[in-house]
Amino acid sequence: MQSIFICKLIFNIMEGLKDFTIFTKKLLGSADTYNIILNGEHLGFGEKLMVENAGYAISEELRRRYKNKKILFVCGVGGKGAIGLSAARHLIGHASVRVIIVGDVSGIKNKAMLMNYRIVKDLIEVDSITDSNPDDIRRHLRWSDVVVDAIIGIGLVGRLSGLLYRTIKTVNGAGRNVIAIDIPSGIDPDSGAPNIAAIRARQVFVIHKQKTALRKYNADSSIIVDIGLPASIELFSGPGDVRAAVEKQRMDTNKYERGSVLIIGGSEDYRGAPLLSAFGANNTIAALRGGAGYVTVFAPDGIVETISSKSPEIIAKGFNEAHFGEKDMEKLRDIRHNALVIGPGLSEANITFKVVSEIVKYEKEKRNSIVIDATAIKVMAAYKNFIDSNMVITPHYGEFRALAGVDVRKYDLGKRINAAIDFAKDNGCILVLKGNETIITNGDLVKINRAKSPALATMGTGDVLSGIIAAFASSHKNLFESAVAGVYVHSYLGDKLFDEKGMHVVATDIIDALPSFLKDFDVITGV
Ligand SMILES: NC(=O)C1=CN([C@@H]2O[C@H](COP(=O)(O)OP(=O)(O)OC[C@H]3O[C@@H](n4cnc5c(N)ncnc54)[C@H](O)[C@@H]3O)[C@@H](O)[C@H]2O)[C@@H](O)CC1
Repeated sequence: MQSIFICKLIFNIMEGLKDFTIFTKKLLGSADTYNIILNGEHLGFGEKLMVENAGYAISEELRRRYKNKKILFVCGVGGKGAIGLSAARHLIGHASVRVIIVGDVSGIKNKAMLMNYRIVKDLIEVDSITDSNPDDIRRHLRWSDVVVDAIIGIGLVGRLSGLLYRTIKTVNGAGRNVIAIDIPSGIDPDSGAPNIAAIRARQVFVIHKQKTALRKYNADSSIIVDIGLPASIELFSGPGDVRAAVEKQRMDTNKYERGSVLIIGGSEDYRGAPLLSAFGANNTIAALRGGAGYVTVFAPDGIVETISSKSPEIIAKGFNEAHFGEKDMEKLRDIRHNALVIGPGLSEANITFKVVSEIVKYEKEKRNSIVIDATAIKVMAAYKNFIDSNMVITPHYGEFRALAGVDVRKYDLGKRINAAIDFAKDNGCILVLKGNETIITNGDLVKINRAKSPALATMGTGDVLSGIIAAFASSHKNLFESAVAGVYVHSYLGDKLFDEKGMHVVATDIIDALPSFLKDFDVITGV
């Protein structure tokens, strides 16, 4: 059911936009690739299927080009080795094939690799080389015309092991025609710089899309191997996008290094709004970093007491509600923060042209990220020249109309995407155009987040969203990725809670659900 819907949606987008690939990255780094794999799994297009498609596509290329040649596959024990084995499996019976595994076969964990290994070893002899027999590869190299490098790809971390180093050197020294799968073994998965050794390949069969690692690699040719990934994997947000925005945390991090968020908001009538943002930010920081973060609400003097009484974790400071003056600006400068949310519950009277210009100038100098929400969106609509690249603006359709002068309510998705891109490009900011299908764009890249339920159409959820985005932005430099991750987490939890509570989900439910969802994305170093 879901895939039919997605196909339809892509078709609709295509009608309006001709080619969806223009909205996604042109070159993939290693993190991008792993994120695609994770989003694929989420859509039911698992790594096993990717490996199988890649293996088949590569075997077809080899069959076409090297029909009567002897082909040796040199496979590592990871995902790249799995693709090599799958290609070898498809080629057996159509060409002379040999397979060598570099490493201990009893330690194979990759499921696609294991499946292919079991099948292939029943069909042909599969030798493995380890530290005890590293030179056994030589006789196979002598036999071969073509060598397929399936040793190690984007999973390379640190310095190559002795066995891989030696194998790469031996393959290079054999003078055969070497074809590398995805990226040649031994080059850095992102920069392409050679490790202590790197495969010299004449051809590279790049999986799915061009890689940043190949920018400077000197091969005679490289071809892109289509592995049938649906466009939705890169266009729609998923857990891979959360992974992209979660920074590794060190065991010795202190809470201030981890990122801190300031919320400017609240008024007599709307005391809860900045608190919802603050709780959203606090629970996200706590979930991503372990322990409480550092979140401050800066609100009109008259409501500070109420705000501080609601939670001991949130610090509340007051500004003069009648006249936000230099003293208040001084206070703001004293509040530790590297991301700011401005707008939730704020009264327009509190936030004049002068105040906005001073705050924006200060945050820019400090290289802080700013999430513009609610009332602050109206202010930005009046002072568009303040909009800058360190800002995420989060309008719903009504606010977008005030901001961009376009009513997108009746637009189809394609047209809405175009309107969003135009705004982000013209104003040089990140736009989160909220709706059932939320569009996130920096004017170049686009992500679509599709809610599966109306759970978030309730008061206060927008405030929570701005807090979550700011929390990501307080520790992750890429603001577009922070916005995509925030939107996905918020929407995913809304849908999950909808399954439990139907239309009775409230904003605080999302806040409470943040830690248990985000803990799965923990990456701790130095343990
Ligand atoms: N969209 C894509 O581009 C896809 C790419 N895939 C392929 O999967 C690969 C990623 O799979 P993996 O994550 O298993 O990564 P790799 O196959 O690149 O290698 C991981 C293995 O290398 C070992 N290793 C890491 N650093 C080492 C070092 N310094 N010395 C010795 N051994 C080391 C690890 O222990 C692990 O066993 C990609 O390179 C690509 O070929 C597929 O998984 C499908 C989708």
